[in-house]
Amino acid sequence: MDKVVKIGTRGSKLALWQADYVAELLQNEGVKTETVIIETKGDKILDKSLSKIGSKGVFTEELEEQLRNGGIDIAVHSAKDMQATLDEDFKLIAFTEREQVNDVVVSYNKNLKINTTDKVVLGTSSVRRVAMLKHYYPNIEVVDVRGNLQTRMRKMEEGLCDALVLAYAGVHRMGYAEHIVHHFSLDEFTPAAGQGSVAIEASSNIDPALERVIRKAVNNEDAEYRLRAERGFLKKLQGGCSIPAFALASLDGNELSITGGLVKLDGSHIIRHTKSGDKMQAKELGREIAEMVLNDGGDKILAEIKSSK
Ligand SMILES: NCc1[nH]cc(CCC(=O)O)c1CC(=O)O
Repeated sequence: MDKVVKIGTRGSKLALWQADYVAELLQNEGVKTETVIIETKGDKILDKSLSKIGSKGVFTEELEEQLRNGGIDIAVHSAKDMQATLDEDFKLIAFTEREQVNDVVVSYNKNLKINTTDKVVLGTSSVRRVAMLKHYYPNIEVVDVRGNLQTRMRKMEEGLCDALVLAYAGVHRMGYAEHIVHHFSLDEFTPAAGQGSVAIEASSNIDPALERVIRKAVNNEDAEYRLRAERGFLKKLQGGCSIPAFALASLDGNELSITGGLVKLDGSHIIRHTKSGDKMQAKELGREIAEMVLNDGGDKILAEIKSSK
């Protein structure tokens, strides 16, 4: 194919890593690429918490504008930053192979211990992580730390907190894995839907031949089934990264198992359900898990969050 595929990405180091990764996968299949860096609201507004800026499209709107007007052919995103419901003009056409999905604690203090007794100040800006910490580790104090990974590491170094809770994926990609002092277990700290995977967004009327080429080069089928399930869950909850929801699907042959839930902002209650079925029903399984969570008190948790904004 002679076409040069224009890849749109945010400008943070993690976003550029992801765009380079996708460019490499495409180049391995003989596709020429060009990277276009686009700044988003989420990158510009650093003094407000994400839940206050709004859940929809904080990191995606400007990229979609360029998809719409042809400035780029595809947009590369952290899958977990993608809102659950896309405008009908756009679709996700591929997901990369997934990195380890768990959350970790990173600190410059090698001796830092995460347990249910020691007083530690942890930095995060994720409502899911704050609520999870309150639930499982009431001894831990949480402070809000925003910004890209490099900024957060600097704030920690300046003493704002003892350690940070981050996705292993980003920590590993940015070369900070040596500072990991704790891995949260997936049974307790279920990650956010999509954590660890990179999603490719395109215009709904992308040339089908181009879509096939991109899928062949980039898409990981296992990741796709898992992500479809997790995003089905999130869509039913009508949530983005501003609600304390979590979901993780796994695959064993054709059997897909998904765990999803919600945790109350103050940590006082956590709802979690698991269901398995055929991977062809991924999205429906995600939706069913969401229904189970809503019926089990999740609806109240969400209503409470809405009324507190
Ligand atoms: N919301 C920010 C964000 N989006 C994706 C990642 C990490 C990489 C990933 O999970 O794919 C991070 C940082 C973090 O949560 O620690």
